[in-house]
Amino acid sequence: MKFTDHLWAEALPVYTKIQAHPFNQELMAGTLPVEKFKFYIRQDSLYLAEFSKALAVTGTHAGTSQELLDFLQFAQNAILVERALHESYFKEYHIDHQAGMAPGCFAYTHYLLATSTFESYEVAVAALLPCFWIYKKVGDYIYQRQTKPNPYQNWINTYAGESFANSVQKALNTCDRLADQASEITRKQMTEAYVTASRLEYVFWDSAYKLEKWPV
Ligand SMILES: Cc1ncc(C[n+]2csc(CCO)c2C)c(N)n1
Repeated sequence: MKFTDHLWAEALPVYTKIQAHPFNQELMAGTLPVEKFKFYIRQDSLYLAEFSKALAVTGTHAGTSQELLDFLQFAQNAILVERALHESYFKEYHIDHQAGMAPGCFAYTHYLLATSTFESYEVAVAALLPCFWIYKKVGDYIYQRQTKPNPYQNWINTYAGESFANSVQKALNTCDRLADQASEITRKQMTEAYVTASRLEYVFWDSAYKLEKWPV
C-alpha cells in the first residue's frame, strides 16, 4: 500500500464532508449566492499569495534540484493563478480589494507558512499535499456533475486540466518517496500534517459559506 493511500484513508471522513459541503454542492448546481463566491475569491487570492511562499520555502529544503524546481514551479503557478483571479473575477464581480483575511484563511495560511518554515521537509510536503489532491478530487467531482449552464463555469474549469493533474501526480510521488525513506515517527508527523491541512481546507470553504467574520 502506498503511503498516500494510507493518507487518503486517514482523511477520508474530512474529504467526504468537503464534497458534501453546501458551498461545493451549490457551486456545482450553479445556485451558490454570488456574495459567497465573491468572499471565497477574495480569500483565495489572499491565500494564494501566502501559499506560494510556503511552496517556495519548502523547495529550499528539498534534497534534489529536481524537487526544488518542482516546488518553485508550483509556487510560480500559485502566483499566476492569483493574478488570473485578479484579471477575471475581481473585475467581473467588483470584488473588494480591502477585505482582510477571515479567521479560516488566516489559520490555513499561517499553518502552512509555519510548517514549511519550522518543520522538516517531509512534514511540509505532507501539509501542502491536500491543497493539490483535494482540489483535484473536488474539481473532478464538480466538473463531472455540474449543472450547465453554470455561472461558475470558469472556476470549475480551472482545476480540471491536464497540467494541474501532472502537478498533483508530482506532489503525490514526492510524498510517497519521502515516506518510504522516513522513520515511523516522521511518517506519523506527516499523517498528522496531512489531516490537519485537510481539515483546514474544509474550514476554508466553510468560512466562505458563512461569510465568516472576526468575532471581535
Ligand atoms: C484554499 C485553497 N486550497 C487549494 C487551492 C488549489 N491550488 C491553488 S494554486 C495550486 C497549485 C499551485 O501550483 C493549487 C492546487 C486553492 N486555490 N485554494
